[in-house]
Amino acid sequence: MTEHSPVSLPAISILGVGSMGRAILSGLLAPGVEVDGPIRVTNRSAASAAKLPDDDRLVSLLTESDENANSAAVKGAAIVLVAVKPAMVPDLLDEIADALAPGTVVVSVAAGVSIATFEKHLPEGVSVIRSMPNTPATVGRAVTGVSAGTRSTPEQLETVRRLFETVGEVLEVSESQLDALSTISGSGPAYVYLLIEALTTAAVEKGFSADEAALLVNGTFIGATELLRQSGKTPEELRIQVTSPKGTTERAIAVLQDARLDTLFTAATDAALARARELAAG
Ligand SMILES: NC(=O)C1=CN([C@@H]2O[C@H](COP(=O)(O)OP(=O)(O)OC[C@H]3O[C@@H](n4cnc5c(N)ncnc54)[C@H](OP(=O)(O)O)[C@@H]3O)[C@@H](O)[C@H]2O)C=CC1
Ligand SMILES: O=C(O)[C@@H]1CCC=N1
Repeated sequence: MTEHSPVSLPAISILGVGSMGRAILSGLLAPGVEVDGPIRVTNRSAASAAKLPDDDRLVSLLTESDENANSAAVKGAAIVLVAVKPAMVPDLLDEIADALAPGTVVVSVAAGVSIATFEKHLPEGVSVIRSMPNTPATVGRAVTGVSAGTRSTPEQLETVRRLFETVGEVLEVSESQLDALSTISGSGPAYVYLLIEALTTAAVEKGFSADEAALLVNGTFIGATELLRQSGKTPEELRIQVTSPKGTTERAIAVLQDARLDTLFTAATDAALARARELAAG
């Protein structure tokens, strides 16, 4: 979603407002979004909490100064977003389980942690929905995968879809596809930045200053993706548009194709998938 259409959401708490928690929070605080009651958020340290926006709709609690902060934060929440590191999830769920009212929806963004793990640590009356957003959520340009849990209702899934639509687009998938989706769109921004870094290195090697290289390369990526968005053409059509027969681009593309960029991305996403399975195993 590029423009925020009016949306209203029930009471929400976010446990862990690091990069991903804060990115989703930015959608909840965006114009046109109404969340019932204050948004309670928790962090471990004051250092992370200091990065939160100064907004009187927020109530921020710290676990390092109050061991009951997470339980206090989830009281009265209809949706509890869990955005701590995957390894911390089981302890966190045990900590909050008794404080969750029946009917609460716990939404996970944790990579690799299964819905079954969440459901095992939570009371019967609490539903779980698993998601995989990405960091462009910070600017309202996320792509988020969501998967229903065994106890969640279609209405709860719809509410969680609206939540993630405050930060971008949403694709509903079965949980069996969510780790694969994570290797594409969850990790995807990192692949894009790595390509940008590599092209920037090539620019500096060709004599441009760091500032000039950043202007050339960042501008090219932003311009090319904006053209993709606005033109309605496929990436292949747009690539062919640049690649004049017997021209200079043709030579560069041949080098990249000889290096089997497609195979490299298959191997990279396979490696990410294997890691998601390790995280799932705990
Ligand atoms: N980064 C990404 O691109 C994506 C991340 N994810 C998932 O999002 C989750 C968070 O990742 P990310 O935001 O990158 O990590 P961060 O480390 O940036 O954020 C985690 C946050 O959790 C806080 N925290 C740690 N322990 C507790 C606790 N017991 N109670 C409350 N808060 C706590 C930390 O506080 P403090 O800093 O004070 O210790 C920190 O602010 C992970 O599960 C990851 O798999 C999903 C999609 C994309
Ligand atoms: O690297 C990670 O584990 C998380 C999940 C997808 C993006 N970041």
